[in-house]
Amino acid sequence: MARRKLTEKEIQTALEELTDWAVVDGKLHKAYKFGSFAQAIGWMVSVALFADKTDHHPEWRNVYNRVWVDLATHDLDDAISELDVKLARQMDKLAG
Ligand SMILES: C[C@H](O)[C@H](O)[C@H]1CNC2=NC(N)=NC(=O)C2=N1
Repeated sequence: MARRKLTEKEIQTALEELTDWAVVDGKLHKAYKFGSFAQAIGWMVSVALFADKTDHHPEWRNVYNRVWVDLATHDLDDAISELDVKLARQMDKLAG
């Protein structure tokens, strides 16, 4: 199903339902901190499998036990779509 750019109001509603996410440079952004490097990598692997299954992938940077995430829909010229909100929700679920 073709996705569409979410409205500002839809994004604000999504942010209220998510934990510690914000819009930074037009993308959904969150900074995660895990107990160890191994926990950070384990989480990234679990997210990667979900991302591949749903064909929607994060932009992220890992330094030791921290992972910075930016989510946007490249097919919509990096607008935020429901796919990004869904991935953010799954990332929080997998982070425990
Ligand atoms: C052909 C296209 O690249 C694929 O459908 C997927 C791959 N993963 C993707 N990930 C993200 N974040 N945005 C996309 O538009 C996207 N497209």
